[in-house]
Amino acid sequence: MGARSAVVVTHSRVRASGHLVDEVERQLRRDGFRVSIVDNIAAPEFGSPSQKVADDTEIVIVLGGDGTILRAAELVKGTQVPILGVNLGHVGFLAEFESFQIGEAIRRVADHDYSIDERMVAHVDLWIPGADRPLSDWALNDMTLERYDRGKMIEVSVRVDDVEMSSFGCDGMIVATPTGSTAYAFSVGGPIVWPDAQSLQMVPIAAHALFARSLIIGPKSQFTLDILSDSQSAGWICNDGRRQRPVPKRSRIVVRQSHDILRLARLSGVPFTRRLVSKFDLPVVGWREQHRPSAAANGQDQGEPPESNKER
Ligand SMILES: NC(=O)c1ccc[n+]([C@@H]2O[C@H](COP(=O)([O-])OP(=O)(O)OC[C@H]3O[C@@H](n4cnc5c(N)ncnc54)[C@H](O)[C@@H]3O)[C@@H](O)[C@H]2O)c1
Ligand SMILES: Nc1ncnc2c1ncn2[C@@H]1O[C@H](COP(=O)(O)OP(=O)(O)OP(=O)(O)O)[C@@H](O)[C@H]1O
Repeated sequence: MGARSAVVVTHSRVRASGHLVDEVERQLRRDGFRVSIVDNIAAPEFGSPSQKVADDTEIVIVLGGDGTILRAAELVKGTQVPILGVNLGHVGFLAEFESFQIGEAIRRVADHDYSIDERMVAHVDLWIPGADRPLSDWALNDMTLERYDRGKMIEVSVRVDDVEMSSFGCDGMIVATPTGSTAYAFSVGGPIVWPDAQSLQMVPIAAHALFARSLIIGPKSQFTLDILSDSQSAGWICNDGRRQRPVPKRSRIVVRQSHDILRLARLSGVPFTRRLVSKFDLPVVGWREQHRPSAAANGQDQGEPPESNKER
């Protein structure tokens, strides 16, 4: 049997900051892996294919934050290869392990001791006026359409499955996958969607309208966004904060569920709910609860949750 193969994705700052990448490489080689290290991934052009890992790659190990995981996703998009994230960034919401757990992470990879969390990916078609076919791209987190001219609004109409629902001026629109619901869509007030929900949500950014609610559609539906011909501004499209380009007026963007799936390796069995509480540091004990005299007497104002909240 040939050597197993792993790709380590990091960025030059992490690589330059110490021995961690060398140590991971050494451990993987000791465990019989061929290792390649990718540390500087330029964003592909919107609609262009990205560089991919070799077919025989067993796993991609990411040493970085969410941004590095989104870059690594480009290398595995359309393949079966899973990504394992070890957080060396700030939030690292998509990462499975923190940096101090790296030894365990590598051991579990070597033992093939992990499960796979399948994440839905969005397919994005951009139709530019006059073009006979769309520019096709994708998103693990989100597609954002924002105004090109910072001083003007972009005017957009929204359709779901070809039925026009609304049109308004705004700073932009986000269409997010469940994975992306904790990123930009969260910042503009969108709901958090659990990763196993097969849905897409659209969240307007600063809409100047009385009806501009978030919309959540199912896996067989699609959003269509048209930039109106009399929009004050043209647009700028950006997928996962990476693959981007200007979008002229009268363009159409269609977002639906992709046939591809992105696989995140899971080792710890920590459920999404727990990750959400810890990464977002959610105040599980309500503010009023913390200020009740009985809570203070029980030490709950020192950050100790009441019994009923401990196993949420
Ligand atoms: N105002 C905002 O919140 C805002 C603005 C632009 C882009 N973004 C997000 O940034 C993403 C790109 O990430 P980046 O790290 O390359 O950019 P970045 O370095 O600008 O960081 C954006 C922040 O979003 C966090 N993030 C990214 N994906 C996440 C996810 N799925 N769940 C929870 N947090 C997540 C990152 O950890 C980081 O703290 C885009 O897909 C978009 O969702 C957010
Ligand atoms: N492979 C890469 N190639 C080039 N630049 C990268 C790469 N990975 C990350 N960067 C850049 O390095 C910076 C930090 O990366 P990353 O987003 O992974 O970590 P972070 O921002 O510290 O963590 P988080 O995204 O979890 O908050 C960002 O400016 C990002 O654009």
